[in-house]
Amino acid sequence: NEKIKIGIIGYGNLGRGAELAVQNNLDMELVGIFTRRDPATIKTATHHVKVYPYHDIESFKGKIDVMVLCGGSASDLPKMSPEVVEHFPIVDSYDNHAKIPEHYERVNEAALKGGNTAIISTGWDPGLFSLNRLLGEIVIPKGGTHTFWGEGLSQGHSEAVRRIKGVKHAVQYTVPIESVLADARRGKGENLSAAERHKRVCYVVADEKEHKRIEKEIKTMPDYFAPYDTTVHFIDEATFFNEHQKMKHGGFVIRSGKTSPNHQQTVEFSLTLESNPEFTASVLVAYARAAHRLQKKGEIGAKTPFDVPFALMTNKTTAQLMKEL
Ligand SMILES: NC(=O)C1=CN([C@@H]2O[C@H](COP(=O)(O)OP(=O)(O)OC[C@H]3O[C@@H](n4cnc5c(N)ncnc54)[C@H](OP(=O)(O)O)[C@@H]3O)[C@@H](O)[C@H]2O)C=CC1
Ligand SMILES: N[C@@H](C[C@H]1CC(C(=O)O)=NO1)C(=O)O
Repeated sequence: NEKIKIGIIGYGNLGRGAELAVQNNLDMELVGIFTRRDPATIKTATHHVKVYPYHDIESFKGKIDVMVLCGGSASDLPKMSPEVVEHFPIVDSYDNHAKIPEHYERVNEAALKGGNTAIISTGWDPGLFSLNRLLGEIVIPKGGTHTFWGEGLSQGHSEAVRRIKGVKHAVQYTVPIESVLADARRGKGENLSAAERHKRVCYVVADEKEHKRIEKEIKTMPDYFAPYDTTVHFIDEATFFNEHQKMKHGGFVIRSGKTSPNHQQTVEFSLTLESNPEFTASVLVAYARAAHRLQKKGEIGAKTPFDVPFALMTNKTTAQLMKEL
């Protein structure tokens, strides 16, 4: 069978992860990487793939089946996803939960106009954690749900900080509050918000004269930081490159409740990630397979992970899956 032809748009942590993820899927081939920077300055993780300017994407119509969008959610994807889906099926990892409904609308409008399929907000949260929160509610209708992330590096929050004027380098670590975590394990505190469950800690490289403004912009940033207890540390470039290059992360979703007065039932899904971007990219690429199939079935418009059965994300046949039930 012909391989699924993939394009990657945006070459940061996630884009590099997607380049590796395509290699792990033998039914796919990477046709090209597209960047808004000068392609000659981009050092790719693998050697044979070519890098093109973002504005050349239309010349690849018919040569690429799905575009995997790896831009930042804070400011790239709101513009890029609708722009690209007019010409190609896409998957993205849009993760500003507060604004997913409006992202869905703008992508859906452009996808219908272009006659293409889009699967938005894939990844792990939003994404696999969303699916497991829903599964928990379905199978334990009377209960409580708890989501915890980290301690680890959030790419969405780190990228949002990097976009602040004057920030040269930045990372953001998400830290679960131990006492709340302990309570959750005992089924307490299900109505707490994410901001009541986590603290956020940023490490930023910037000129001293910019520190006060940058700290304020981080702490007041809507959706990403404003509701949270946030700490900002300013460090020098050497410390940044020596101590903040790992992108570990993880977390878990717990659903717990009673099916009868004497029986407490608990569902738990957890992730332990050595590389947040490589794992997230692996999820995006699996959804790219589904987007390609949905496109071929003429199921155009915007979808979320809730709309996509796992059977569409695997290259196993129904007969194979039947044997593995
Ligand atoms: N749903 C989920 O579970 C998850 C979602 N995500 C999402 O992935 C998004 C991307 O994260 P991440 O890849 O870490 O972000 P990066 O900051 O590494 O990259 C974002 C974009 O910035 C540009 N860029 C990258 N490096 C540089 C540079 N050195 N100089 C200038 N521009 C650069 C690239 O575009 P270009 O090549 O065009 O210049 C790239 O696409 C996050 O915003 C987050 O929302 C991440 C993890 C999980
Ligand atoms: N979208 C997150 C994936 C998880 C991690 C996270 C957080 O630490 O706040 N929220 O969701 C990311 O960009 O890494």
